[in-house]
Amino acid sequence: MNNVEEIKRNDMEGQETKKEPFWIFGYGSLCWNPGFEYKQSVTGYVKGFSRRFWQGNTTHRGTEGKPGRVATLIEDKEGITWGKAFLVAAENNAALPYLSNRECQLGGYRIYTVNFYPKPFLPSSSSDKKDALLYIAVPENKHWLGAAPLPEIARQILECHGSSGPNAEYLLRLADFMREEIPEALDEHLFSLERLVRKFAGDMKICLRSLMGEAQERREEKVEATVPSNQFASRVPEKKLRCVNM
Ligand SMILES: N[C@@H](CCC(=O)N[C@@H](CS)C(=O)NCC(=O)O)C(=O)O
Repeated sequence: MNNVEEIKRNDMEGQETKKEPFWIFGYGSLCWNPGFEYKQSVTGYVKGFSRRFWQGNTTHRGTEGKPGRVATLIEDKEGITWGKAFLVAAENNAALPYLSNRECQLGGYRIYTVNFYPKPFLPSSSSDKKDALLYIAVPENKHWLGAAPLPEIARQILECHGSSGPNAEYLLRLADFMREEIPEALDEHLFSLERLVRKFAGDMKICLRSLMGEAQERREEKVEATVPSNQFASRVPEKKLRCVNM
């Protein structure tokens, strides 16, 4: 793959005992659930890639018999993928082993270095590119599912569930993250899938709120009273909860 460089296993030791703070770029569940400690985070993008729900998953969001679909990046010369980068302290020796298990062992992803472009806060602010680590699932990995008609992918996402929860939660929380934190970013693939999952859930009278399961309830307790929008049943605060078939 151009403009990224894979970090081979024997170089990982060097990565895991880094002496400098380092950036990790997320474009899927890492955006809303990094799972490791970090010093700061900033939204931004990587160039030369597009996000696709073409990676199968039999652990977090699916099972061996019913694999779910999670996000990966495919090479796309004109592509830009927005997400969030996390600055990890040099003395943090836990983040990379944690991600190696979550992403590589459990998910079939590999680790690469890439240029990350922070979203400029002010026109004048320096948005110089930064080196970042990121995890990409390439077509050669054993969980790869590849392209499929969007309605087929949406139905698969709506029907699958794994140890981390419903596959639909993964999609809806990523769409939520993009809308709330990077409203200017376009991602036709992501938002088309979201629209289809919501439509099929309505057609099948599936309550997305209950589909989110306990994990979502815990998250809602932390949501401020002034939830920006009750657009999603999954975001209706507990006390006003009603199941909305959308
Ligand atoms: N590497 C991508 C995708 C990572 C990802 O979504 N990995 C999945 C599958 S291995 C995961 O960790 N899922 C945890 C969850 O679904 O909550 C990212 O930077 O966010």
